[in-house]
Amino acid sequence: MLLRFTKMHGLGNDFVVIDGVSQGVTMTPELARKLGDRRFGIGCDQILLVEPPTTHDVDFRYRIFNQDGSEVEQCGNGARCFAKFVRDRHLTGKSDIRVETASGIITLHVRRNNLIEVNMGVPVLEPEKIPFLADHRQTRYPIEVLGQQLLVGAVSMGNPHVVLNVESTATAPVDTLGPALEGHALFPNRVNVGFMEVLNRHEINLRVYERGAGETLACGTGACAAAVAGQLQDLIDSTVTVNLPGGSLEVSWSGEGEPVIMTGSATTVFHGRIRI
Ligand SMILES: N[C@@H](CCC[C@H](N)C(=O)O)C(=O)O
Repeated sequence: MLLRFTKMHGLGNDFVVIDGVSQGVTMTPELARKLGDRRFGIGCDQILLVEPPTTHDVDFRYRIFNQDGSEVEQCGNGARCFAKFVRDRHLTGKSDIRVETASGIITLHVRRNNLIEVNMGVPVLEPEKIPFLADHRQTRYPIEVLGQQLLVGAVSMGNPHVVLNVESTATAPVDTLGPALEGHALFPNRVNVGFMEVLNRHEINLRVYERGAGETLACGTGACAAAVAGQLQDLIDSTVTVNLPGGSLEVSWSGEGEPVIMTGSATTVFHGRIRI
């Protein structure tokens, strides 16, 4: 079978996006790994599969697979690319789109300037729901990794994140602490690892070592998790610019019980077909 796909990115976090509405696709971990392989396949950080909805009150179902084949709950940069994809491919004409993900329904708004605003939902802070093995909720948790005692924030944006405060993202030990924390025994489903440098109350730098993909040029849910973790420590205000290696996002959070709003761009690179 020849599978039609579109290569897209959100600030360099790159995706193979597949229209599963007008072509039949059965995604498996093996197929996701093949598509994601940068040498033997197309190459991407995540594979996004757009499907018809399974309930009446949403427009689409959107599934996310990491490069390592694991299916995951949420992807912020992917959500913006999903919105651009369904409009560009004429799967919808709406500028407000509701979509089912594995972690619930999110809503997206495509602005006139083509930036996409995503309501990423209410962050989850209870350890057992992240999931994170801790006795009780704290702003920062002590954790031992590679012989060091660290303090980390823990947040779920549908998918699990830890956030470390660092002096400088340029020198942060992303390559060593990233994989060590990703597979840490206290995170039963593994975890995405953010390294946050607070520049001032309105701006942070961030690098993210993603679960199932390694360090990426940007992580949308990571940006949201860092904004939440930074605000809970009273280091930043409710709206921040998050500078990632691939570009910047704006993230707003009005506090406990409120949803996180993320705004940024989405870019199409090319369309193709691959025999599977
Ligand atoms: N790149 C994404 C997150 C993709 C999923 C993540 N690696 C996970 O395993 O949870 C984003 O932009 O949010």
